[in-house]
Amino acid sequence: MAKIEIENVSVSYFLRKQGDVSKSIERGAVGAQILIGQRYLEIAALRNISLSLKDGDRVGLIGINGSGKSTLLKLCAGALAAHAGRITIEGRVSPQFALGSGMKASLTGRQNTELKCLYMRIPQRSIARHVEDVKQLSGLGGYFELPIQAYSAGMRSRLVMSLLRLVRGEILVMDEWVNAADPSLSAAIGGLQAQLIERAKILLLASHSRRVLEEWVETIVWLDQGEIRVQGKVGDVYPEYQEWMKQRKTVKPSNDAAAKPN
Ligand SMILES: Nc1ncnc2c1ncn2[C@@H]1O[C@H](COP(=O)(O)OP(=O)(O)OP(=O)(O)O)[C@@H](O)[C@H]1O
Repeated sequence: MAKIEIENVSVSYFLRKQGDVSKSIERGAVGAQILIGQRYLEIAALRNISLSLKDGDRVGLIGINGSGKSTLLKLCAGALAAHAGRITIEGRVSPQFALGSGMKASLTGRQNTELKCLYMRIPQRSIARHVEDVKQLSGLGGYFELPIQAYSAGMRSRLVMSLLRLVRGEILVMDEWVNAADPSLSAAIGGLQAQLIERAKILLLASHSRRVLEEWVETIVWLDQGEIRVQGKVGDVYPEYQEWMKQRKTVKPSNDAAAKPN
């Protein structure tokens, strides 16, 4: 039995104030509210969120840039603490969004994968097998034994995507759909993602893609400036979201930006 119970949770990021920002900070089209304190700026990324997920729930997160989707995923993965409210998680969480984080440029693909195994608490006796799996899926061949600072951008993303092999758990927390540039890898990764989703007891998936959401989730939570704006069935909420997006004013370039260079 898996569950996530979020009760009146708020999360803020604090930044040290530099100079007199009180006049220069204006409300933009994206992002959470910025509150100006005496010494710190507070970005109110999640405000008073309550959400209850149980076995069998397949939930999508939508919202414009900076609306709080990743923050909510991190919270559910235990990577962030709530500043207010309460969160209870029962079951093992697999945070797929964090796969590429913490990689060390001076270590080889193999060493980085071994570290990931330890971080993901894979039992010592099965690490060698998992590392071989990742190597095979990545198609990196000899490059797997070189420091990743020698990788091209595409090679790096191959390694990161192949780390999906290590993901397991009852609660699957995913950010944007992984899309490999190489179609053969894309197919393999897509297949793996589908398997993981089918096995998961709870899925929480942030995506901007209607196709992905319609395929994998049943309900949607629409976040706006860190608050839940609407929650309901994909077929009801997504069209409302699209209509809202259309109604929002398009950001016009300022005269300066539109001016031709001399
Ligand atoms: N490490 C951080 N430090 C300070 N502010 C942060 C940090 N991470 C996120 N924020 C702020 O928190 C708010 C929510 O960000 P978050 O990344 O959760 O949004 P998102 O909905 O996932 O956005 P996107 O669709 O652009 O990925 C934004 O206003 C962002 O500027």
